[in-house]
Amino acid sequence: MKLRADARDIHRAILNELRRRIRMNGALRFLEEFRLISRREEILRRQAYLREGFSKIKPGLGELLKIVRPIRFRKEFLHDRVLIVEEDEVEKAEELGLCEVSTEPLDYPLVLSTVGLGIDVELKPHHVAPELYVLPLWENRDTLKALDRIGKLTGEGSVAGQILRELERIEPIMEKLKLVETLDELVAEEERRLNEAIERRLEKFQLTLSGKELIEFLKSLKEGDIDDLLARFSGLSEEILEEIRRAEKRLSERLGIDAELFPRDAGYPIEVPSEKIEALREALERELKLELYLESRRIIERILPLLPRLRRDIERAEELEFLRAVKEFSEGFTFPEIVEGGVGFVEGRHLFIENPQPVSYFVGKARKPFEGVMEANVLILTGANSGGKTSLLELMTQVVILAHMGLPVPARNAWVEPLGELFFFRRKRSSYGAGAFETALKGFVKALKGSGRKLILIDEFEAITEPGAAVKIIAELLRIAQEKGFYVVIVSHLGENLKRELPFARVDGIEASGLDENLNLIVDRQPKFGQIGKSTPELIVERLVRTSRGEERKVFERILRRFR
Ligand SMILES: Nc1ncnc2c1ncn2[C@@H]1O[C@H](COP(=O)(O)OP(=O)(O)OP(=O)(O)O)[C@@H](O)[C@H]1O
Repeated sequence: MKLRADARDIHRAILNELRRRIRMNGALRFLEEFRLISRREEILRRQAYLREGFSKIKPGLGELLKIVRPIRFRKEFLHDRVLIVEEDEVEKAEELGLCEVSTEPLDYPLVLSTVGLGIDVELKPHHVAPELYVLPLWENRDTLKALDRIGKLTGEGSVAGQILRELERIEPIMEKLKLVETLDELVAEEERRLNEAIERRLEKFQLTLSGKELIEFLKSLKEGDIDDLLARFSGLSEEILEEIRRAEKRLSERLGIDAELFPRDAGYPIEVPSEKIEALREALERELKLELYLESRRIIERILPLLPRLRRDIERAEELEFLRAVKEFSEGFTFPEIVEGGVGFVEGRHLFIENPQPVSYFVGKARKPFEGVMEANVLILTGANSGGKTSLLELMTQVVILAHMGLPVPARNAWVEPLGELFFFRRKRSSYGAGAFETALKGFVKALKGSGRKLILIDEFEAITEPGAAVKIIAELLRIAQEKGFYVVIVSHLGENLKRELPFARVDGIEASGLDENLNLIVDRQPKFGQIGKSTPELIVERLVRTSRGEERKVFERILRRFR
C-alpha cells in the first residue's frame, strides 16, 4: 500500500513509537520486515507470525532481554607472541594477520610454532589466537547468563550455559591478572603491615648488657667489628626475618608465585625497590599469559562448534525483543480481519490521545455491529468544532496503516480491506486564498486519478473557498470517487447541501451533547450515523442564556428558540 500526502507522517509517528520501545539495535532490523503491504496472504502470514511470537513473551523475559548485548569477535594483531614457521608457510601465516611471523626463533612471551620450535600450532586462527574468541565471551558473561535463562524460559534452549561452564576454567587466571594490575597497591599494603609489625617488635626490644659485656661491646664498636655487633642483635633480626617471610608467603598465596621481594639487609623501614615490583609484574604476566593461552585453546577446542548456534541465540533474543516491543505497543489491540468491502472498527482508540473515548466507525460494507446502518463508500463527516473529526480521520489512518503492516490495531475488533493507496489530506490551518485552494484541489484530483483500491481521507476542504462554490466542487469530486469505487471520508460543514446532491453518500455527525455543570461543552466523540452533527453555536447561545441577565438574557432566549 502506498501512502500519500499526510498519511506518511502518521506512519512515521507509528514507527517512532515502535522504535522507542525496542531496546536492542539488532532488534530494529525486524521492523524492516513490516513494511506496508497490500497482499492479503502476506498480511495474514505476518499476523500468524506475531500471534505465535507474542505467545513466547513470558513475564520476566523483558528483564533478561535488556541484558543481552551482541558479542563481537574482533581480529587483532597480538604483540605478545611470535609464530615460527617454515619458509613456505610464511605467506599463509602472515595472511592470518594475528601476530609476528618468523622462520627463526625469536624471544617473545609466547612462542608458537608449526615446526616444533615452540608451542605446537596449526595455521588456524583459533590455534594462534584462541583468546580472541574466549575473552569476548568471558567479558560478556552477563549476556551468556541471560541467554541461558531466556532459553529456559522460552523452552527454546541455548548453548550459552554450556559455554559458561567451559569459561569457568579461566576464572582463576583472570582473577590473578586482575590482581597483577593492582600489584603496586598489594605490595604497598604488605610493606605497611610489615613495617608496623617490625615497629611493634622494636618497641618491645631491649638489649641488656652486663658491665663486662658493655666493655666488649664498646671495644667492638671502636674496632668496627660488625659481626660481633650484629650477633648481639641476632634475636631481633631473626624476628624481623620471620615477619618478612610471613609477608612474602601472603603475597605468594594470592599471586601464586614465589619471590624474594623484600630486601633482607636494607634496614628499617623496609621498602621494595620499584624495579623489583616491575620485574615481578613482568614475570607474573608472562606466566599468566601462557596459562591463559593454553587454557583458551582447550576451551575453544570444545566451544568452536557451538559459536554458530550462539550467534543464532543472540539473533533470536533480538527477535524476541522486537516481538516484546510490538506486544507492549499493541497491548489491548486486536488483529484486524482482512476482508473485501471497506474498513471498519469497533471501539477504536486513537494512538496519540491520552485516555481517548473509544469510537466505532466504518466505510463500505456494514458488518457486525453496524447491520442496518446505511452502507456507503463516500462518507461526509460533520459536527461540532473540536468534536474529534480530525482525530477520527487520524484513527482511521492508524488502523489502516497498522493493518497493512500486519500488526494489530487499537480497537476491540476491526476489519480492513487491503488497499493500494491511502490518502490523508490534513486541513492546512495557515493556508487561505486562491493559491491554497488551487493546491488543495490539485491534491484531491490527483487522488482521484487512475484506479485501484483507495481510501481518501480529507479534512475540511471548503474552509478555503466560498460555500456555494465548495458544494459544487466537492459534490463533483465525490461523484467521481463514487463512480470509481474509491472509499472517501470527508469532513465538511456543508453536510446538508452535500446530502441533497449526493444521495449515495452517508452523512454522519459528531455532536456536542450539552453543557456540563461548568458550562463546558460535552462532546460525544462517537459519530451518529446518518445524522448531521448538531452545530455548536446553539450550545454557545444556550451558555449565554444561562450566564446573562435581564434584557440581554431575553434576546439570547429568542435566538435559542430559533434553533428549536
Ligand atoms: N476520541 C476522543 N477521545 C478523547 N479526546 C478526543 C477524541 N477525539 C478528539 N479528542 C480531542 O478533542 C480535541 C479536538 O479534536 P479534533 O481536532 O479532532 O476535532 P475537530 O472536530 O477536527 O475540530 P475542528 O472542528 O476544530 O477541526 C483534541 O484535543 C482531541 O485530542
